[in-house]
Amino acid sequence: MFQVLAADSIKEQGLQPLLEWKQAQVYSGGIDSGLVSLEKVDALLVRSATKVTAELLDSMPSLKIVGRAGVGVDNIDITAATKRGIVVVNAPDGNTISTAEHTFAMMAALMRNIPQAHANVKSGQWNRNQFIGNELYGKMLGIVGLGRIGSELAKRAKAFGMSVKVYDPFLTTERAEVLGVQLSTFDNVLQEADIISVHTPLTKETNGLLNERTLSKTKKGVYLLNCARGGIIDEMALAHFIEIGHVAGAALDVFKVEPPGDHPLLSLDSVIVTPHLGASTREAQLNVATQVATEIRSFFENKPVANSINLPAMSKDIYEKIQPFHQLAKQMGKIVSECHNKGVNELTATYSGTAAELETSYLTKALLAGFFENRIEVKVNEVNAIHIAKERGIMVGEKVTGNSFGYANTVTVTASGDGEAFTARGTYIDHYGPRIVSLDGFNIDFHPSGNLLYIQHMDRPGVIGNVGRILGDHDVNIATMQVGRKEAGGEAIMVLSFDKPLSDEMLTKLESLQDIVTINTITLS
Ligand SMILES: NC(=O)C1=CN([C@@H]2O[C@H](COP(=O)(O)OP(=O)(O)OC[C@H]3O[C@@H](n4cnc5c(N)ncnc54)[C@H](O)[C@@H]3O)[C@@H](O)[C@H]2O)C=CC1
Ligand SMILES: O=C(O)C(=O)COP(=O)(O)O
Repeated sequence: MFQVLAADSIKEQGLQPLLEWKQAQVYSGGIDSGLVSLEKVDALLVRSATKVTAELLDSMPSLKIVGRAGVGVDNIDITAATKRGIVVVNAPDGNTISTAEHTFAMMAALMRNIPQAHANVKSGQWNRNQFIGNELYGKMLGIVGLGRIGSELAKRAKAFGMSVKVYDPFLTTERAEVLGVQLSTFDNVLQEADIISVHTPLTKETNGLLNERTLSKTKKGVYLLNCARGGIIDEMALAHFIEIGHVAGAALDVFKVEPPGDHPLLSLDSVIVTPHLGASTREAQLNVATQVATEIRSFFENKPVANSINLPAMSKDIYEKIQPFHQLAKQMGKIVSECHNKGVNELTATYSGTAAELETSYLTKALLAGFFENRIEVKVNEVNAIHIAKERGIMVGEKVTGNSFGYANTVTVTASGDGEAFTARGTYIDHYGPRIVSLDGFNIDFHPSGNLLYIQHMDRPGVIGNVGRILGDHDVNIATMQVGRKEAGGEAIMVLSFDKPLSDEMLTKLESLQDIVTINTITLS
């Protein structure tokens, strides 16, 4: 049973995909609620309030996935999650409309002094002359970051007769044309816009994007909006520019630290604020909760997740094509690790035929996960595989070849280190399944599953018989047996499979047989 902790008041109705699933136990409550031991939590759902730090992740050793019921993942330490092999998913479009509408409402309220006038009337006054506003019509809106929310805001602004200028270094001119906005430089937006609204994520580049220097380039009397993330507009610089009368006013839904406490911006009459309400509508909360709950269930059911931050996104179609190779690559990683039970500093995966047409980087990560499974304590998966390989000084290479060795596809893995190398090759045959077709240069053909024994021996009469006899004497049933050799009388290998693992005693007996060189056990699922 998977233990799911839904923190930050995530809308329960949206958690239906998990609540109705018999394999999940869902707890709705904060991290410190004590509803469930953090050590046991498999999936954590958060909004922006819970800070998913490296320390919190350390206290949750069973955690496999973090779901952000919203867009911004700046409250989650993605690097720390990735290192620990924890998948992070978000709900990128469930709150777009709500946030764009909120931004628009804030813009209209800012231009017409609605919050200030409201407070005035509620306090028993009627000062109509104090609240002369400005029309939106005919004004130029500068949008910084034209993603999902920025685009929806642009549409609404145009409907109100505003012109829109955009700065977004990642937006193509074609896309700007489709959206009917003018793509421009940052400086140009600063110089020409009457109102500037930021809609970027908070990153190294956007932190303090609007600061003393850049604000000084704006028009006198400009209005600023931040319904994205606190910090994109430097708060102290903004307060200063308002105090000197350069910036006419600002509407803020977000702050660098939330709640902001006793903040200088809060004492300024021309600053209107909301407590991070952009996504707080019934509709958005239902959307984002349903999206992440569905993703988490898919993840536990081994189905593709669509919106992972630290895994490649995959459609259902692609996932179905890649799945058999994913399993094969993982098994091959394990086989190579066990057969070549030595130090390795380079791993190369070579793909051919239909395997080469797939997202091979994903297969290589699966292969690494299999390779590391019995080598290190840390749980390795597709999320942290490359990181772990780097940390352990293993160079990972990936190649594609036109030579399929007569098969429709092949996955070849070579592990090398200390002057020695070991190569395994596998293939996936439609309607038949995975096969390992070569080990250490020996042609062989076996199905990679169950309890396997890899025996290197000399090709001498009686060796195979001796192995069979010892197993038979101990009532051990051999399920399958494959042999391979390069030349008569030289080195040879055997791969045997059993219904259950062999005891240590059995292995010692087999190892002591004449002409046996090495024996390795491999357990595959
Ligand atoms: N107030 C609230 O409740 C909410 C706030 N947000 C915030 O809004 C942000 C935007 O959300 P979406 O539009 O859904 O994201 P998005 O990813 O669709 O759009 C972000 C845009 O910013 C652009 N961008 C990135 N770096 C930039 C830079 N240095 N300069 C200019 N543009 C840059 C990107 O190219 C992209 O087009 C989120 O990251 C989140 O922090 C999102 C939802 C609710
Ligand atoms: O989705 C986002 O990025 C948001 O900022 C919404 O935050 P919230 O889920 O309302 O705490």
